Amino acid sequence: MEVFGKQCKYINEGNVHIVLEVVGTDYVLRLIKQDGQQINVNDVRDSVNFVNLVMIPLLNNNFQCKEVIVTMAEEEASRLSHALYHIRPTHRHFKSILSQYAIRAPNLALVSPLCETNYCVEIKPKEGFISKSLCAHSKCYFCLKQYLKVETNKVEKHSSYCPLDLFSGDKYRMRDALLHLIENPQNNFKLFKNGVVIYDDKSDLKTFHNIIERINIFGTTDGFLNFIIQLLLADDFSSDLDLKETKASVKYFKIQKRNECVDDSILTSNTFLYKLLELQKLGDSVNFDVTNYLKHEDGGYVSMIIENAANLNLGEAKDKEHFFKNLEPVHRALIAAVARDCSIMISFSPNYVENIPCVQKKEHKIMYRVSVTDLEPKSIKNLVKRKETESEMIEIYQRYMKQK
Ligand SMILES: O=P(O)(O)O[C@@H]1[C@@H](OP(=O)(O)O)[C@H](OP(=O)(O)O)[C@H](O)[C@H](OP(=O)(O)O)[C@H]1OP(=O)(O)O
Ligand SMILES: Nc1ncnc2c1ncn2[C@@H]1O[C@H](COP(=O)(O)OP(=O)(O)OP(=O)(O)O)[C@@H](O)[C@H]1O
Repeated sequence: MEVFGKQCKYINEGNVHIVLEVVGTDYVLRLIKQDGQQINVNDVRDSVNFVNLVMIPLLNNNFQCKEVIVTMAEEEASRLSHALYHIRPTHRHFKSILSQYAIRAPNLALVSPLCETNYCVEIKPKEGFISKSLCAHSKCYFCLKQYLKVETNKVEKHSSYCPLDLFSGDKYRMRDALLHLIENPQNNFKLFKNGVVIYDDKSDLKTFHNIIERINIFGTTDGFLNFIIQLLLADDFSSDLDLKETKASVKYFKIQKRNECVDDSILTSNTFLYKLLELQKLGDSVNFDVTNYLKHEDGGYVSMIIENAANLNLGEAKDKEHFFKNLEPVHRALIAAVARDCSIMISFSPNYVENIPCVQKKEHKIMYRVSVTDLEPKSIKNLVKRKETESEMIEIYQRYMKQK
């Protein structure tokens, strides 16, 4: 399949974007599905600016390359939509019309096209705390949503993953969270090799351990988990790191099964996960009536947020604080919604390439890159949907608890 005369390969998609690798380059095209609404170029421009000037700096990922808009002829967008149809998963077919505007973004599944073999772990961690609205149930949004997903056959089996374990900062709980993601990946965990998914919710667990052993740098799954945890707890993704081994006695440590989500994170403020959690929590302490804002459509809120960020360095604590203080409650909630639904991409390679940070594991150097994708702004309607989803899942959960 060719776009702009370049060979492209389907990588994956979500509800809003279809992502194509542009073969032989270090970038992807994020095609925008426009079913139901005409996408206008100013909205795409705002969206790209929001990612580049607000979300990436807030996550201190300043070295992450910026997104740019590209424009296709309408016929090209329509040709592409047809060419992709049979490659795409059927449950995503209900949205197939593509906008002529697309986003060119770095290919985050690769450390570098110069590496012979590139791997990438994708984690969609979801909300790492119990929001006020759910406190009464002592359950987090992800864990409660599992009841809704099972009831509506969106997933076959309840996941034992709890985002609060991943965001706990406690290495044993983080290990447990990752193991549960690997056991039942749903749409929250994937492993790529050279841009192709080699482990996801359709795979057999045994293949995962075999893949890790074959990669031949981690030894066992345990070594691999240590590597991921260390990166999630790092504060700076531009330097070399030494992989600290965890004692063998904690191998496959399992926390006792409990019915409540444990919200007692010990993350320190310099870690990447802390910064993500801080953004997710932005919307929780604010009180406003979402329906008031719905009347004005989305009212150019994205450009207002971008204006608020002008002349600030959002990677600096003081500027960040100033920025947060001046945001309207609804804008805080919208930034939080993006942070709650983004994906962390951890790419790594055993192949040495100069000027790329590495993790030293005994005699091995593992090149790495940590970045975040799916940072495009959400619509105000998503905040309304969240409230509706909460009511639905609580009802199903309460029914389930009564029957128990
Ligand atoms: O909030 P949720 O849990 O319903 O998250 C939606 C995701 O569901 P899931 O992660 O499977 O629970 C949902 O993921 P899937 O399409 O189910 O893979 C989307 O990410 C959706 O975002 P958008 O509205 O399309 O921009 C997400 O919606 P918003 O976060 O934008 O509300
Ligand atoms: N820059 C990138 N480089 C490589 N792969 C990517 C990149 N961005 C996204 N992907 C892959 O494509 C998938 C879909 O992208 P993304 O999550 O951004 O879509 P979306 O439609 O915005 O998602 P959602 O359903 O959460 O709204 C991701 O899960 C990831 O596997």
